Amino acid sequence: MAGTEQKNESLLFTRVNKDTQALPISIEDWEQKARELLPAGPFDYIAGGSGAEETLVSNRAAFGKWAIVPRMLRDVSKRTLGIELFGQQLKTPVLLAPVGMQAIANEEGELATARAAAAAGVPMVVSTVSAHTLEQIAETMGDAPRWFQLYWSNDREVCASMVKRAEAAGYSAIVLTVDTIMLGWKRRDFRNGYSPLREGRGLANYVSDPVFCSRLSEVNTENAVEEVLRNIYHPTLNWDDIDYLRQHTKLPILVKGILHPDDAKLAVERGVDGIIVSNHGGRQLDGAISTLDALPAIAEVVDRRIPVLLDSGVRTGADVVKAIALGATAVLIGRPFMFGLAVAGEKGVASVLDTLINELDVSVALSGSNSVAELNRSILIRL
Ligand SMILES: Cc1cc2nc3c(=O)[nH]c(=O)nc-3n(C[C@H](O)[C@H](O)[C@H](O)COP(=O)(O)O)c2cc1C
Ligand SMILES: O=C(O)C(=O)c1ccccc1
Repeated sequence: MAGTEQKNESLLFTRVNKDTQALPISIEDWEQKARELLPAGPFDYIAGGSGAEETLVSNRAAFGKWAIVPRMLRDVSKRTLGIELFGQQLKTPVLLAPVGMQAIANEEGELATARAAAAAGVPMVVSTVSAHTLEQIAETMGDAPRWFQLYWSNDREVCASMVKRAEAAGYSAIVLTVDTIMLGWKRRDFRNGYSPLREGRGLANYVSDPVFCSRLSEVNTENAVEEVLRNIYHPTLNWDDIDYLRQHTKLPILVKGILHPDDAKLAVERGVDGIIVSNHGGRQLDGAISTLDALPAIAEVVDRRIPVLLDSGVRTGADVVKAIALGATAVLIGRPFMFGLAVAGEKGVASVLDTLINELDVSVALSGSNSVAELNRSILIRL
């Protein structure tokens, strides 16, 4: 999309003629289709939030509290959606959020997602609790951009080992998720009696790790699950752990799960390279602020010293425009691509991405901009 004349898919109705015809168009449609196809356990695990799901709902509602006030007569014929992030040129400001245990949506899991991401040039953030190893996923992606998401562990040497493996496999950033020191309170999962982690769906990176395996008396699923559960529960996590991580990698480190501007300030002071404003898609602390509401104050204290990314509730091109206009460098999507994966595997993820990116292109143009870098507060009004 770099600075070239754009075709306009909505004008040409190319979409109607493509073989995507039978596929859903809106994320709501993808979700509905996924609900029809998946058993209740996996569907609710993916779609659900924690507690009374107030944060899940407010993530979406927050986008409705801002309106775009578009500019006209600006010649938007030569557009680019490209951005630069940690020295890498990206085609669009969209990434795939780390989502664990993707085999609960589709047997191919992360491998199907990885192929779609690589084909679209969209970076995939690979979860610690993947159903395939980070090396297998990397191999699937060739030279395409990928980051590794780390769940801190009670066992620091396991973390260091996984980070080293990620570096060796060509991952170009480490995302440390800091809002999951214990798992959120998920009523739907209690009702369904469903825990993919307990089913052993997220073990691949652990059972392939020499340090992790050295901690087990015998490497089998039961022992591994117990040890992972022991590892993931780590309420001691604190800022000194960031220093430890810094000593073990030269890659850019992002912290995912920041909502308070004071934490954003601390992150910058600690030498963190990027922040992801996230409430885990409303899956961790219910009652937490929506991410779009949290963004402006965080963008203000960070003051462009490091990139600020955002996830949780991004569904449309206009949502991306709003997040970027309020100070985000890029956004990540979680459930949308998981619904795509559940409904149509690699093709589904590809279609969700294609739709979002094309809709973003139209939204940027109709807002009166030639690039995402031009988007700013002057085109937004708080309702
Ligand atoms: C099924 C599922 C599994 C997830 N697993 C992880 C994970 O392993 N690591 C992580 O940092 N975040 C995880 N997340 C959170 C996402 O990275 C992201 O923050 C969230 O999905 C964004 O909100 P959205 O789904 O509204 O786009 C998961 C989310 C879902 C829906
Ligand atoms: O489901 C999640 O949101 C998630 O992040 C997670 C965390 C630990 C284990 C499995 C999934």
